[in-house]
Amino acid sequence: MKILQLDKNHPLISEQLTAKGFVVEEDHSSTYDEVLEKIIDYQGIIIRSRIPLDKNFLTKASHLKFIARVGAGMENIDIETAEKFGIKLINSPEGNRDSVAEHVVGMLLILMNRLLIASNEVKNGIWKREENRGDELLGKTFGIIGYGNMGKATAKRLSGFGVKVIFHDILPNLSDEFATQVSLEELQKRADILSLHIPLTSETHYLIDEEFISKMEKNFYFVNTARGKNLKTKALVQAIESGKVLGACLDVLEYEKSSFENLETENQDLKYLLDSEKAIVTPHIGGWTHQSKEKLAQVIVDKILTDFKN
Ligand SMILES: O=C(O)[C@H](O)COP(=O)(O)O
Repeated sequence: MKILQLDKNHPLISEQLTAKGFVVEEDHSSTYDEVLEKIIDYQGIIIRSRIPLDKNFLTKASHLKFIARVGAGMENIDIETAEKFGIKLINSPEGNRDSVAEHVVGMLLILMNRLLIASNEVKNGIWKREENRGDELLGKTFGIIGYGNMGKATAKRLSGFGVKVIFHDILPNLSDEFATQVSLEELQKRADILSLHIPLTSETHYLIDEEFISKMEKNFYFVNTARGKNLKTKALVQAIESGKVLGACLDVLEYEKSSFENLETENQDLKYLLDSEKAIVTPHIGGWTHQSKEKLAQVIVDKILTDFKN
């Protein structure tokens, strides 16, 4: 079986698959059209998110046996069309869930204890203590939306902080020793911290908007390590300005791929967040540790080998 790998991943993918008799070819630079021209030669694709596998692409690649997404998010794949053609879809959230969970805890501790601000002040010769009093996680209610791999890994880490973890998920009966499942209304009533762990779909696009935020009963901290478009950025900016959102930890942005040039004139909301002391922003590195690179690769190889023999 010939497999085309479209993004650079850990070398163990091609090493292990080659050892099992697969032919793995690397192509990390061809454009969408160039890949389409040669896709007929391959039976499988391994991808991160460089090229969108949309309806047009999949219609011309309907012979594929599988698409393996090294990572969690599948919004770059037209799932309905792939399923219609019987193309097996594989992803690997088990590989970067630990990294995402640690990122959530890390960002929250930094934000709530003003660690970055205080550190930068000290480095600039400023010694302020009263202004840099922190806010403890202990005793807070942490509300998760989406209790899959990332949500669960985050709940597990937080249970050691004396935090009450509740979550909402569209699937029923998911409560475990780390967290209790509640309705969305109850989560909006009780949460001191809101963290997103959902995929980006037409249902979750702009899930967090003005209306959602208005239903949150308490002032709250907001964490997004899911997808930028799960949040309407303008609504977050308004909520930070009004004091409803106490602070935001953002590893993903609605405008991620857009240029940071002309920020002043073209993207006031993003500029506001980048300038605000109440927002911590990282460049989509939640699932991006040295360890997760290897784990993502191993998970994907194991899943491919479970379903496909050469
Ligand atoms: O979905 C994921 O696993 C992460 O968000 C990483 O996505 P990326 O492969 O597009 O960097």
